[in-house]
Amino acid sequence: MIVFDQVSKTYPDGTVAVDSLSLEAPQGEITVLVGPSGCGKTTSMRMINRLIDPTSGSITMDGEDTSGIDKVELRRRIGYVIQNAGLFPHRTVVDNVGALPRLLGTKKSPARERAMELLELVGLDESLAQRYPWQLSGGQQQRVGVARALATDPPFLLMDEPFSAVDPIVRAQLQQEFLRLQERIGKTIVLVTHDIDEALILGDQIAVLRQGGHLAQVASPEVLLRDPADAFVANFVGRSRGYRSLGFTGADEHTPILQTASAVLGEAAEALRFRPDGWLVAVDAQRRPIGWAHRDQVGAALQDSAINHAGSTASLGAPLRDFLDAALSSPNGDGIVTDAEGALLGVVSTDDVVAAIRRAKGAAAATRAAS
Ligand SMILES: Nc1ncnc2c1ncn2[C@@H]1O[C@H](COP(=O)(O)OP(=O)(O)OP(=O)(O)O)[C@@H](O)[C@H]1O
Repeated sequence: MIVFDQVSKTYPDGTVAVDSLSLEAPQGEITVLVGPSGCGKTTSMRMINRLIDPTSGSITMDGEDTSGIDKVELRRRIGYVIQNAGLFPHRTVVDNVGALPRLLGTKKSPARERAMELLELVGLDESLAQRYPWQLSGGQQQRVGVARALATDPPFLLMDEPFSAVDPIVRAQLQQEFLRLQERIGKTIVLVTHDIDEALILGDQIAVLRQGGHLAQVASPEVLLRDPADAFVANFVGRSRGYRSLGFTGADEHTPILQTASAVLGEAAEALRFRPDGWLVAVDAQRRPIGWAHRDQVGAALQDSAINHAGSTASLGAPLRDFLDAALSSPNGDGIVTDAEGALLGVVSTDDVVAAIRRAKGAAAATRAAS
């Protein structure tokens, strides 16, 4: 765990970058520092590995005051990933990853072996190991940056805007990969971003900072969306807060999943059994839903041309947002629900999704009242 206790930083020109910040980054979790430009995110993070020294207050790591730890030793315990990866341009990928262990005395061959393992861990093919950074895509460079930060197997990881130099599609991929990686490695991570959506995706907890290095709120993504502390946080979190918060709550056991009429693509029309409203769900040979088909659109057999592809599907354990989307995008108000393998389970009605949302809101309000 990393603990900030009333940490402040005033630069020599008098700029107060961080003002009496108290914050805990719990063990094995991702804490995201987010806020508008110049609010002191980077300064806060760099005080952890002492690239910047606090003016007052203390930072402890697992109970040990960082000001008393030798800087080299401190940085061996803290991996550091920066925007644009910050790789050494004249070294190959494998040498970039192995650079720090080599510097700390690891022999060449075990350093290379470990580097190759790390490249695999971050999803890079071994054929890239001998390339130079400029021969990699932005996303690949970023993965090398993460592998390099993990080279000494540090318990802590600092990440400064790690995914902002790549395009939105690659960024989304890297974020998901990174969450899967964190499930395996369980590091204590502090990550800086100016992008609230990235914070909501990655953060176990999110610290929102405002100008002058003041902590405006620290909370889980769900609480931040549902219960912003003030107008600044509400504004920073942005629009559609209510809808986005449904992304963090699953349907409860009282949400009925009803059986529905279905048929495999290609079946002859006379074999088809439609619902009373004239619809059925067309499925493939593995019973994965393709879309809704209406009696009036089906000719001699159930063909793709008769299928309405507008509806999305929700898998059983998905958040309420997926259930609501499935119901709202369906041509008949019933959302298609699948099992974990994607096979058709049944349907959920818009009314039942709305009732589940009401129950979830009621439960959240009760928790709030009790705390
Ligand atoms: N070396 C410095 N000397 C004086 N002021 C500085 C110095 N470094 C940063 N600052 C100021 O401290 C404040 C906080 O800067 P910091 O880089 O921590 O913000 P940030 O939230 O990371 O911003 P961004 O999102 O734009 O990177 C800003 O007002 C900045 O201008």
